[in-house]
Amino acid sequence: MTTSTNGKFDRTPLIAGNWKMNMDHVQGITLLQKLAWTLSDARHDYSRTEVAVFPPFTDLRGTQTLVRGDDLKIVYGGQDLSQFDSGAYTGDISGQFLAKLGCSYVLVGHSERRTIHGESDELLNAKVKAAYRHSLVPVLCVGEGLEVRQAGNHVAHTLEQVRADLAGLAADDAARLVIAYEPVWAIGTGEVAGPLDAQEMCAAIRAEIADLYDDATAAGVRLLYGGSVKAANAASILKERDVDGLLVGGASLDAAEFANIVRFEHHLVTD
Ligand SMILES: O=C(CO)COP(=O)(O)O
Repeated sequence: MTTSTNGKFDRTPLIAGNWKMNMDHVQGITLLQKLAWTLSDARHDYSRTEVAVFPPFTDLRGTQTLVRGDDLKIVYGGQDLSQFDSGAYTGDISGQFLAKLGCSYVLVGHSERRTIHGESDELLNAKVKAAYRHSLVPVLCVGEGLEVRQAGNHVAHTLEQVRADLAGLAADDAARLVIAYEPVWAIGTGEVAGPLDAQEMCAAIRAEIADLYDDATAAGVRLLYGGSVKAANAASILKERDVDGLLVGGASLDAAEFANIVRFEHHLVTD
């Protein structure tokens, strides 16, 4: 388990930016440079809050070069990976290639992959395992659509995804996992789940991990919230006990806004 020096946090908070299909490799470098400068000006302490970006595949080589060249503390990952390691899989990207480009993380099962690309839990389970084969930490995305939420089945639905996507995963791998709760109805809609919604789900996921494995494993897993996060709502969500970080879409494309989210601690009201 990672430990944090932050007051409420037992785990080092992770603020992650998912650029989705935005930013070509030239724009991506400019954005990353701006983010690094802004955080450096603000003397951001990366050991207190980890910062990750998920650029498109075509930006990853440039990202690696910049991170290495400037010795940046920002870490990065791919937005998806193949369940296979190599072979005749046109258009797919192996976890091995991501690892070679210095990726630490990989998104698995983002709702846009589940819906637009029809990715099943069986496939996502294979992708989670592929990530670990290449020493990448999966950021497994789970969450319900609007109809499921309105029917009140959101917790059962999301836990079902967690169980299916983690089936057969060893406890020491599970302990390093990151799970992002991203209610589909809150993604890109401006509709943000309330802090208590985020806490309810993150607590349920942690309890499920404890059931599947044990308390120590559950205590190590970092749980993020994603869906219309902005600097203005970040701190209130992160105040919740089981929320260990944020997965940010649109707002991560603006270096100043994203840096403000990363610096959420400065907006935390200490009580
Ligand atoms: O899908 C998301 C991050 O993976 C959330 O996107 P938005 O922050 O744009 O709502």
